[in-house]
Amino acid sequence: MRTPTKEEIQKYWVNEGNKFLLVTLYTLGNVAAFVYTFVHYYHQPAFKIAGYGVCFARGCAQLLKLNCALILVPVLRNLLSWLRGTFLNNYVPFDKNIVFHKLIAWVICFATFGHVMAHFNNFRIYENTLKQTYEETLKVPYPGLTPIQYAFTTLAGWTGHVVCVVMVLMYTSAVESIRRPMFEGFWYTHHLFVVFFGLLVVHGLHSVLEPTSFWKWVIGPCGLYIFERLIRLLRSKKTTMLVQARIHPSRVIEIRMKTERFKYKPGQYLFLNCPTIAQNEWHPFTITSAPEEDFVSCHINVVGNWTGKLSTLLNPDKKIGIVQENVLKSPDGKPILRIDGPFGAASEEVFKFKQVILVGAGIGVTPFASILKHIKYQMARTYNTTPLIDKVHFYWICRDRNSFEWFSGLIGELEMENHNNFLEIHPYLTGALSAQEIRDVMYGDEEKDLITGFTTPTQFGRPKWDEIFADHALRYADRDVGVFFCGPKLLSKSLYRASTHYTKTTTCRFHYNKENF
Ligand SMILES: Cc1cc2nc3c(=O)[nH]c(=O)nc-3n(C[C@H](O)[C@H](O)[C@H](O)COP(=O)(O)OP(=O)(O)OC[C@H]3O[C@@H](n4cnc5c(N)ncnc54)[C@H](O)[C@@H]3O)c2cc1C
Ligand code: HEM
Repeated sequence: MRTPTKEEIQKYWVNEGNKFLLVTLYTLGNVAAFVYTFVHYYHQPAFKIAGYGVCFARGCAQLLKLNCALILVPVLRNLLSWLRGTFLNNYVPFDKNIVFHKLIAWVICFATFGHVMAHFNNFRIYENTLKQTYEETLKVPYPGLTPIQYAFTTLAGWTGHVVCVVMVLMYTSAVESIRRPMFEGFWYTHHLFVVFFGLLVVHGLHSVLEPTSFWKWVIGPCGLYIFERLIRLLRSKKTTMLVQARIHPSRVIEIRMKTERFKYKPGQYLFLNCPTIAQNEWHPFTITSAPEEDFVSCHINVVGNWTGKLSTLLNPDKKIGIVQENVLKSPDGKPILRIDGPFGAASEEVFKFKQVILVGAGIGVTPFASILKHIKYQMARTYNTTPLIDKVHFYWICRDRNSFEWFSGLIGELEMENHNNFLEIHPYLTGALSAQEIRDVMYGDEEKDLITGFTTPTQFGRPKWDEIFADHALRYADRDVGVFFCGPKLLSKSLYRASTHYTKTTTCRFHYNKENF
């Protein structure tokens, strides 16, 4: 195998560099923690009795301490949102927080398995060790227990088993195939993490080998997590007014709200709670208004239980258009809505680039609405000065014609104003048209596209990413282009592949960023 050239490494670094750096540091940290503890116990008296079993059990315990300290960090949303604004954003892939959370969780799972297996082996050895040898070596009284008694009657034994049961519940409910269809079940079961941490704090209290130190590792992250929850609680107390609720076609509700002290950046998201529907359920939605506007808006696709109930609450008569105005309380007297946020997301990074490709599929168009509005306001303000972004290529992919209505007003306006031709719009319709729609398209007014109302014609079918990227690579040779996607996972994979492929094979550097709902 040949060594990669400097240029190849640089190209690889564009999309993988930060992830590579983080995973390397994380792996080295884990290897160091395990090896250090393993070698340490190799030189301890306990090794004379239990041999490598004790080294392995303690090495895995050290991995557990390190990873339990780390696992909360990627879910500290407020901390991460704040860190995004610092220099660390150049080195840490903050958008991969949940992937990292899962990676740590799986390391915890494997370390637990190793730890438990090693201890069962040790219990068997302790049972067969002579009382005198045990007491002389370890300088503690010989417990004289059978492996089963070690496993279930000692503090470490029973807490360890309960932790394993808790983990089985947490892990099985967290796998994608269960989490997606049963999100609430996952959410409540996941909060068993409190029991998980609580039991691990007491797990090693009676250890004969060394005083327990688990609490020292997790006290910091747990403190930060409690602080995070307090911030969420305080924020949820703020009064929020529903200024307007508008029902769009294709089951989308646009809500405009006003709340106290709410500063956000384009591309960020918030959590919404409706106490009438569920007191403790918070759902994430991207902010679709721009910071310059005097309201905060979200576009909500009605897909399931909570969004369905919200739709019924706001629109009992199933009308289209404006259905609510200036509402503070639900009919049951509870606040109509509560907001927590804002939180940082991948789309925030758009303003790092002068040339950007935005790809919004279905409701995934929401982050770009805020970004495009913000650019519009900025352009109006800095008309003759340096623009925020030189060129935006906006690919808007919808399955049905109605979905274009969500933001057609905004995009149409931007298309008309289009200072310095900064915006290129590429609407794509991937679903089939009805017979009437086909007639409209064939015999309609040629000035404006009949599907979207824009001057740019709608293309039918899926975008041909290879042709599109090859074209952009030529146009932006030697430059950095930000590619931002929000939508389904499958499409994300094609875009990621195109971004890395054309970065590798041309002189243009496509920086890929994605958000999945
Ligand atoms: C960062 C982010 C931004 C989002 N922005 C938008 C947006 O602008 N517009 C929009 O229509 N949708 C958005 N979503 C998706 C939206 O949160 C879900 O569609 C909504 O929570 C569904 O709830 P439900 O009970 O009606 O549906 P369910 O049928 O219960 O859930 C449908 C799917 O939504 C997800 N989901 C459900 N509840 C939650 C929750 N409490 N927290 C996180 N995910 C959940 C799960 O993946 C689930 O499979 C966003 C999601 C995320 C993570
Ligand atoms: C012992 C192991 C684990 C612990 C202690 C743990 C802990 C947590 C905590 C504290 C949260 C944040 C809850 C909140 O404040 O909102 C969280 C969120 C989450 N966890 Fe875990 N977790 C563990 C394992 C896993 C596993 C195995 C998976 C998936 C395979 C997983 C996936 C998730 C996801 C998807 C979220 C939601 C994050 C978000 O949307 O904000 N976790 N976890």
